[in-house]
Amino acid sequence: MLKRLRNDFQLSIITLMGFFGALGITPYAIYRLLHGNYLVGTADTVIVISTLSAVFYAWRTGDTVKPGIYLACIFSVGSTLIAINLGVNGLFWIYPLILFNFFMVSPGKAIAATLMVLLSLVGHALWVPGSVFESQYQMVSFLVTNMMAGVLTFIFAYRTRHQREQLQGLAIRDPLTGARNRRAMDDELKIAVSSKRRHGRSYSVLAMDLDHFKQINDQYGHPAGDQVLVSFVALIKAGSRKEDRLFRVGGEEFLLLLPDTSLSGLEAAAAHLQKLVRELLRSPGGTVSVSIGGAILRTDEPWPNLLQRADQCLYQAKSAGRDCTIIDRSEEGSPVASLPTAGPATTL
Ligand SMILES: Nc1nc2c(ncn2[C@@H]2O[C@H](COP(=O)(O)OP(=O)(O)OP(=O)(O)O)[C@@H](O)[C@H]2O)c(=O)[nH]1
Repeated sequence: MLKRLRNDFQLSIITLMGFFGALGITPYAIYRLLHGNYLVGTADTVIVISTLSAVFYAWRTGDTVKPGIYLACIFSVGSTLIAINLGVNGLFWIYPLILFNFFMVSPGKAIAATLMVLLSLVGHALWVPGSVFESQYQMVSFLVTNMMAGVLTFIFAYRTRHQREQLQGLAIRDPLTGARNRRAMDDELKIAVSSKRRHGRSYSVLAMDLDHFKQINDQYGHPAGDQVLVSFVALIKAGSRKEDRLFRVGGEEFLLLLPDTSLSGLEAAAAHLQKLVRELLRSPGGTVSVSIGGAILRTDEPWPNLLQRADQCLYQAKSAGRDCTIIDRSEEGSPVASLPTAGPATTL
């Protein structure tokens, strides 16, 4: 639990805000309900319950985007209603609301929510004079200070978000090719195993290794080899589906993770990518080819096993003369064969 809080910034913010939001608003809800202010008391109660539900949902599903939007909406509408109902005393809630929204949703959405809240308050004040603000001067001061708070928070949130995304990118991507790195692969494969177990979603992998890559380095230099790797990644990304994930496992070894792909789909994807590489990937010395080994994730199979099966097939593809694909077709439950022989496999 602590590890999740440490690693998932958005989840920790939702939990923190949810916890303090519920803790801070509950006494107000009780006080107002006890003193007969049922409208505001009910609004407070709805906010508390919604907050706790959103935190629960975020923890259960790991999805922090929907709860963030939901909380920002609920808190914006709730605070606006409270400010309209309580007048000046309720206006103080708008300041923390602005900060809250910038933590919950993207800076663009947060600034839009801030504008909606301010427009609603000013609109209501103009419609029913004296209902929200005590004077025009107070209304203008409130608007100016809120706009300043909103713009400054926008700049801060935009910068930190940008830097966070850059850091996350650096942590999970290979700097040369931009493909995801081994650490990201381990994480994604763990998620695939649990998603297969919990939701029955199918996953396949293609282990890919460029053929005779050492010769390119030896004959034309390391920069030429680097360029081939960069072009290879661009080709595979262009030739695979958006939801497929490409990882650089080692020097010229890559792994493609394909969700929702059957055996025939995996064969078709491998054949398509292999053809693409054969026809379009070039080194200074001419065409470059790739050998591929494929496997489909079994129920409750540890992910290193899946990689081992795909690697065995890749090894067979290399032994079979390279520039070909071998897919592991062995049945669920059959043991993983040790190198160099794999289970029944097809050469494409
Ligand atoms: N240019 C470049 N070369 C790399 C990089 N990482 C690893 N290599 C080289 O990749 C080569 C891999 O060679 P081998 O493992 O013998 O593979 P191969 O020559 O492709 O032979 P087969 O896989 O059997 O077809 C080595 O020469 C490594 O130095 C890199 O980031 N850039």
